[in-house]
Amino acid sequence: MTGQDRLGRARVIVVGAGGLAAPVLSYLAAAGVGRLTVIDDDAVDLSNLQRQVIHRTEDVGVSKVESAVRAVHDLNPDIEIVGVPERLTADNALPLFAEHDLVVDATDNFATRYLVGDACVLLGLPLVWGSIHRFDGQVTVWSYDEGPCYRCVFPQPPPAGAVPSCAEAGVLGALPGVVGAMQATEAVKVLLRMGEPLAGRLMLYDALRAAWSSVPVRRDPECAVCGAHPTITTLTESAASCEMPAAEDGEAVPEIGARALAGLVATGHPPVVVDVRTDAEREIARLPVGIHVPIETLRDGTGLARLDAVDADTVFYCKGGTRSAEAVRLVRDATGVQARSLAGGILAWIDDVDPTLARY
Ligand SMILES: Nc1ncnc2c1ncn2[C@@H]1O[C@H](COP(=O)(O)OP(=O)(O)OP(=O)(O)O)[C@@H](O)[C@H]1O
Repeated sequence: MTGQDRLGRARVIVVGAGGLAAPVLSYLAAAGVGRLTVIDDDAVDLSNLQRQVIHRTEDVGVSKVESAVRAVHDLNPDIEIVGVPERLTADNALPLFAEHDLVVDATDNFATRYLVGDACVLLGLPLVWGSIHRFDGQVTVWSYDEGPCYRCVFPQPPPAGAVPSCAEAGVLGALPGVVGAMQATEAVKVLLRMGEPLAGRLMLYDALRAAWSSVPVRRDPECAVCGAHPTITTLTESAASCEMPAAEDGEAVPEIGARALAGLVATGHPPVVVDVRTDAEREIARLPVGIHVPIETLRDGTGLARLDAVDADTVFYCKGGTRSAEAVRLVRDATGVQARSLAGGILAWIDDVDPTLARY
């Protein structure tokens, strides 16, 4: 009863209402956590249902927060569920978090992760954190007791475009279920001060090998936010530190617009067009012309042999334009030929040229 009372008085904010949030919200609601707040600015997309199992087919198009609030309320009408249909930013994070005992990060991008991590340090709140990518998951509790904060271990975000999103790289649908359930478990342990919460240990889950492992993570005395001489003392400074530089050597490359490329294709003598995306992405949608040379094979050099015909007219494309710009730079560095990147990637082609292709 003591523990149940404690849960009933607890206030938890979950950032994001997607794949990780689905089990987190469900289990915390079922456990009787007295007040749950969920913040997200997105709407449910059909492609989300593969892993964001708190939402239903009839919720497609509806705000994720509205759908999540409904699901939580259906599960446990005795708790308070507050939906905030907004994006978490440097302006609203502190006042929102301050009303809670614990924060759960269930988001999918680095800018938000640093914002959430820094806000928790500034407010002295524990942060239950999870992340997923393809077949791998990570989970830990930051800024709890004497454990490290997110920035102690990951001082800077990776360069923009260096890490593909779940939509680009894919993610096994049940994986956020595993990692999110672990986050919910840690949240309950922290709220009840029970057992040994995952502070100071980063758990790694490899779904393909069905293996869990953990690495110790330590506090950095020089940490920019929780160290002895912090250089980040406000969320404005936090956000500024996350204006992520483009990927290494990320200067602009020559581009061609989707309509201009479509004009060249229509002449019947198009330039060499190179798709640098994954096989899975090509199965969803592809341009009507061109060859396939995945970006990984350009990074490791094995794909360069397939680019004999590359010249200044050649056009590389990917989903949104980041990987294709990297491809142009890689090919230029390896061969001296300066090709072009399709501005806005296949998404721009779908918008401007062929809306019948599937978006993803
Ligand atoms: N700053 C933020 N404020 C509020 N919600 C955020 C913020 N950053 C990310 N999110 C939300 O976190 C959730 C993360 O969910 P998830 O990773 O399952 O995928 P998704 O973004 O819906 O996926 P997809 O890339 O396939 O569209 C999303 O609903 C997203 O809108």
